[in-house]
Amino acid sequence: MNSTQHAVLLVNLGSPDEPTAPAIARYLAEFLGDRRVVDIPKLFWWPILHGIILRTRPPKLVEKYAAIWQAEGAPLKAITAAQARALHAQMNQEGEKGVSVYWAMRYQNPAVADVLQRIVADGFSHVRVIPMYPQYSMTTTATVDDALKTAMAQNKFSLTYDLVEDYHAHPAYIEALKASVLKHWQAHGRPDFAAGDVLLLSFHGLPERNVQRGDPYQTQCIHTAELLRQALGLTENEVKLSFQSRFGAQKWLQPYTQTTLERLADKGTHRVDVMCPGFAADCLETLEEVNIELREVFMARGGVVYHYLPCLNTEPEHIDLLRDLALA
Ligand SMILES: C=CC1=C(C)c2cc3[nH]c(cc4nc(cc5[nH]c(cc1n2)c(C)c5CCC(=O)O)C(CCC(=O)O)=C4C)c(C)c3C=C
Ligand SMILES: [Fe+2]
Ligand SMILES: [Fe+2]
Repeated sequence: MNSTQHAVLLVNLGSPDEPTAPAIARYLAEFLGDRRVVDIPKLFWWPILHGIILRTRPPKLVEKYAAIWQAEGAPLKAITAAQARALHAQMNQEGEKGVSVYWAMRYQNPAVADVLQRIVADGFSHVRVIPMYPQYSMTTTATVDDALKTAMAQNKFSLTYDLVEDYHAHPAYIEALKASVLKHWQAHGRPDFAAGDVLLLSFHGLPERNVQRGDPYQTQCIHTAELLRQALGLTENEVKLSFQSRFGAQKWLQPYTQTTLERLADKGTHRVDVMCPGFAADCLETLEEVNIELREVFMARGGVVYHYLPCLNTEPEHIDLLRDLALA
């Protein structure tokens, strides 16, 4: 019986089960059908989602997912699994035995309800949940809480949980981001900031309307960026913040990453180092959008050097941070 021991659950957004149009449609139907993600009355949104988006978007995404697919599946899932293994190993060293680390995806598989079932079957009575979103948003973090509550109510699990709301300003998070930048510069050389090179921090976007309704996401992104800039000892001209992955017709948070890269290239910026601090693991939005599509945008516009810095993934400093979050 493990009832006095600790279970930790890492939850990230989720990916399609396979890079095919039907699997992508199932994924988008679940994700974009969540009222927290798209807050438009069902009467209006359902015909658009099922009549237009789920017919037109999956075929376009097949090629993009195929370009980044790994032997173990979608990168987001493969990396989350590896993070759970690394955290488990780190937390079961001498003197800390008995911490079990699980992982789940908010949309598609492995589903939160199924993993909770396993946690209960393994004898745990409490689980600490870490949504893998450094910055809180009602469209991400809050949906993890929804999934936990729904699963608990439907299955009558005798399990309690607590949830890490955000870690956008956690010193170990800022330290891990800083270490990642320094490691990159050690391997590839430091940008020539005096000549106008830039470190661009690109966060996933959000409709402006969500922020107007009180979502703290934008404020937390700005705070993270500022703390990292200070930790690196850089000036405000050397570090820029932008928002990527816009979806749909609404106005999203600005400046957009694409516009920022175009403006930088137009200004004659030679090199840009792009990092995505809001993503705990590499995924479609980083490996494809940032590392492939946006690279092409910058280079086609006259940029010369484009570096993409990988997400924190299984970096030791990231696992140290997760350990802090698991124990706090
Ligand atoms: C209204 C739509 C969307 C909101 C709001 C949104 C917020 C949001 N998303 C992430 C993290 C990820 N999003 C990913 C993919 C993705 N996001 C949307 C839409 C919204 N996101 C779509 C439609 C997709 C699928 C791809 C596409 O169609 O363009 C992913 C990657 C998933 C993968 O399989 O690799 C992540 C991660 C955050 C952090 C966030 C709010 C701040
Ligand atoms: Fe998204
Ligand atoms: Fe803050």
